Amino acid sequence: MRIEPTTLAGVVVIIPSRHSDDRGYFCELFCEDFFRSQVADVRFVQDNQSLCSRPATVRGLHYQRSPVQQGKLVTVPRGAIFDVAVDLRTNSSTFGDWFGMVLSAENGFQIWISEGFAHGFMSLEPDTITNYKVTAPYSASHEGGIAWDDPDIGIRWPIAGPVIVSPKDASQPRLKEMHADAPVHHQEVAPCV
Ligand SMILES: Cc1cn([C@H]2C[C@H](O)[C@@H](COP(=O)(O)OP(=O)(O)O[C@H]3O[C@@H](C)C(=O)[C@@H](O)[C@H]3O)O2)c(=O)[nH]c1=O
Repeated sequence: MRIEPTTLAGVVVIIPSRHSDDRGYFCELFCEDFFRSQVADVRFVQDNQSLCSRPATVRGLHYQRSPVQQGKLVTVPRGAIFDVAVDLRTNSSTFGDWFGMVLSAENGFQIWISEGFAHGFMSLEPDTITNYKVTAPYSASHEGGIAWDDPDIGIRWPIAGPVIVSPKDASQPRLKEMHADAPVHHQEVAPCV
């Protein structure tokens, strides 16, 4: 397993080692000791999965407010996504900046997104499955969102043109309209990268 820093402190790419043979490959997707010592000293409490039936489906940008902010470890076992994190930490020098990359069943890459970020993704292939582990339970009353196409953030989504979004995500506020209680202050969680 290899870890690579990104342009945003608190967002890390994890590249599991694949042991290939005639049958295919074996790889460890998550190892608690490795993760807690090399990436972030957190505990995961929930595993999520979503299916995007069609390409150009966008989910996000989502976050949860304190005290149930979520760190997320994202993996794609089928298909491909363009996965994005946006820095919402008001005390961060990269506030409002985004990082995105392709996660696919083929490349096996994972992204760790710590608390303090909004998360979203676009499916790039039909029937794409996204799995993610989260560090706090889901709470509808703590959910927050930002427009996936906020021009102030300027995410360069790989598929231009019409996208498929939920009604909720079609009417998310822009970053500059984010409610005063929404900004998430960065809490140090012993990142190692
Ligand atoms: C996120 C979530 C949703 N739900 C329910 C609420 C709703 O009825 C249904 C669909 O929810 P949503 O439309 O919010 O699903 P979705 O748009 O896929 O939301 C997800 O988007 C990505 C980008 C994330 O980062 C996730 O944390 C999550 O916010 O599932 C749960 O029961 N548990 C959960 O953890």
